[in-house]
Amino acid sequence: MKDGKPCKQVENDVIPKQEGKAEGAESLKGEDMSLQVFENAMKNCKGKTFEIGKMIESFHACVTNDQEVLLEHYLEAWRELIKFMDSMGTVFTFISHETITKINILQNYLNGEDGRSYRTIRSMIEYEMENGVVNFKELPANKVPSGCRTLLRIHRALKWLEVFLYNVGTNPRQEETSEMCAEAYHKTLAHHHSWFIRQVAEVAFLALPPLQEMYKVVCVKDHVEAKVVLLTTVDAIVKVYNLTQELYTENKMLDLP
Ligand SMILES: CCCCCCCC/C=C\CCCCCCCC(=O)N[C@@H](COP(=O)(O)O)[C@H](O)/C=C/CCCCCCCCCCCCC
Repeated sequence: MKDGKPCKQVENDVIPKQEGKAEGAESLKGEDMSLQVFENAMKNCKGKTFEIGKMIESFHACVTNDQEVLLEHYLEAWRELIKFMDSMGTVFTFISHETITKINILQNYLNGEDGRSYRTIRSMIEYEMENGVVNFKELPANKVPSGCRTLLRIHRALKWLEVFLYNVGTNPRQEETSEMCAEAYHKTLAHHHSWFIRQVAEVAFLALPPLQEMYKVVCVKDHVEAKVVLLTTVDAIVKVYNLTQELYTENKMLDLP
């Protein structure tokens, strides 16, 4: 969403660029229509447990004019996602619990006495580097992980989400959601998970609701509307993901153990 308008294309390294542009652009039938579809979906989603509009807003609010990423809004967006997972039944409890644990660690840093240093991802990195608390080496079991290490875990998960939503939004073959979810997982997050965690994830994917249910969750009625809403969501995520990725790359923090 740019200046309150939904987006038709995204920039990404995993998502095929040409496919994203052509598909999103061709089938929206003009900006007015996509704006209307988007606004209807946002209106229909109001008051639901998971409001995709709130999540998009939070991802937008994350990015300041000078391209810094605000941790407070980043965590807010994740809390909205947790609502979605919690509404999906006990199979997802483990994943939801893992996400809450990570979010709480970061929130505690933000609320703590050094909270001002955790205002943006850049300031968090600077602060933890200066104070030697980044966890470049394996973490002792009894220590709370650093903000940098913790955020890296959910940052990697954000790439999964981006690819998954893109697959759902642009999938012309109407495959199973579990298949699309697994495909996104194998391309992204799975590289960072142990064999055991990968098995747990595979089981959870099988419990994902079918495509039509997913459409209801994001308050759209068909594939054309889903494309508008989901590509707008992907666009918001990509911006935050890329800024974070740059910071982690610059500071050689992409492999924190
Ligand atoms: C139509 C809108 C739909 C939106 C649906 C998406 C909602 C869910 C969004 C994200 C969920 C993923 C969050 C996973 C966080 C994983 C963090 C992580 O990787 N932790 C591992 C490493 O941590 P440390 O041990 O190093 O501290 C940890 O080992 C993993 C724990 C288990 C997590 C397994 C995650 C696998 C799942 C990815 C797909 C989730 C599918 C959920 C779909 C609702």
